[in-house]
Amino acid sequence: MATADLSTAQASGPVDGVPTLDIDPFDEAFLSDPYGWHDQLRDAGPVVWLNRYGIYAAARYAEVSAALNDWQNFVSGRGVGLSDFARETPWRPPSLLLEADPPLHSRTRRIMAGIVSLPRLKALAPLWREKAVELVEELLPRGRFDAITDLAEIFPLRIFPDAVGLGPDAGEHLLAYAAATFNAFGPRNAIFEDSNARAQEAIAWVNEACRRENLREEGWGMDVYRAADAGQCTADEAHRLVRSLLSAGVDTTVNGIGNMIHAFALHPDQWTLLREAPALHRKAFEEALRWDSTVQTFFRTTGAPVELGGTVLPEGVKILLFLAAANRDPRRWEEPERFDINRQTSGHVGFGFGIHQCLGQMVARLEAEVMLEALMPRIARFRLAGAPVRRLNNTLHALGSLPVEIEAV
Ligand code: HEM
Ligand SMILES: C=Cc1ccc(C(=O)O)cc1
Repeated sequence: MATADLSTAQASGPVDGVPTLDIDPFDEAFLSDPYGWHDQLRDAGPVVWLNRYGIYAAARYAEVSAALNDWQNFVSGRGVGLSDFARETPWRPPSLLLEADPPLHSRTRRIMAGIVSLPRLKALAPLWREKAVELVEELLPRGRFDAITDLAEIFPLRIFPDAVGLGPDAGEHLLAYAAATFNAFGPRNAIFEDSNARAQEAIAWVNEACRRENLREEGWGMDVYRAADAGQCTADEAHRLVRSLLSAGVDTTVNGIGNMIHAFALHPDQWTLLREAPALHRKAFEEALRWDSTVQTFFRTTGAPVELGGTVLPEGVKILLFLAAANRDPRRWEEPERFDINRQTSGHVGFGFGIHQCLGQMVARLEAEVMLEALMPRIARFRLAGAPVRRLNNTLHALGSLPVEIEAV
């Protein structure tokens, strides 16, 4: 990003006393093993300056949670990626949820919370349970499969597009679109350029799919347009709100489920523990999200001079919040490196925190719940059957492949 695009405060470097680091959190080495770098970020100080991009960063739980909870001073309306919308044109019309501040955000969040609601989810649960069992029974006879390409990428795509009211061919478009969306929160590096080039067709497809005439009557998407008919938003806002569901609703759960199975393959004792106490399955998913956070980072922009971790940050600067590092901060968690499904995980920031906390967290939890309920009684153990392959992304911790061998029950 040219210096001209940076705020004067940002361009002039950090305020006095802030430790500076040359770590690049968006280079391949970091993205391949972020946990290896987090200690340096946390130990350097509560707030640090990353020279590579001229940004502040926070990786400790106290500062990350404080910033997420302070939407007035750490705003989302100037973008939750590296790009400051007050200075640069967004790559797409901004999200009316993720990239909006109150009062606009309050109105759009109320509309969407009424649609992606617990009663609506409960009504879908029997169908989602059936689809999870169906997929697991398809995979069991193989004895060996890829937990990403055969399971984690398949299950959400069998139930989520349908819930939104899309046609059956949504899958590959949604994955390509989401990859580009999550890469776009980072710098315009090779990872972004590559996925953006491959996503052009998917971007066009998603924009078409969100149009009222392409949505089925009984899906969440049409509920948004019915909110527009009721005067709660405009038709254009409805289109963008449906787009939010497609942007956030697939790649996140694909990798939430994929990372969870990876955690159990690496810790077979925890899978045995879960099978002995199936009621722990909701805690297990939360612990998987804490231990290996699918969404690793998000930015905020300071809306005014604000104190964080003993530093007064000037207005108009970007700060990168390391959610995944906060979720493994030894200042907050006992033995944070330990994957422990009995752990008290409340307060983890895997779904964010505060007014922007994940709108779809109950959707994600239900998907993980029904998948675990289908797996627990039928699989005694997951064994790695080959090296997992990382799928690098500027925001998501994702696997492209996770070959597993299973001991069926
Ligand atoms: C394991 C799965 C998921 C994870 C880890 C996840 C993570 C997150 C995080 C960290 C945020 C906060 C962003 C911020 O503070 O700037 C967020 C917000 C959001 N998520 Fe999720 N998410 C998941 C699944 C979903 C699903 C399934 C949907 C859709 C049904 C969804 C829709 C959204 C939306 C619309 C927002 C913006 C909310 C707002 O700004 O008010 N997410 N998610
Ligand atoms: C957590 C990711 C996320 C991505 C996109 C959107 C959106 O486009 O509203 C929301 C959340």
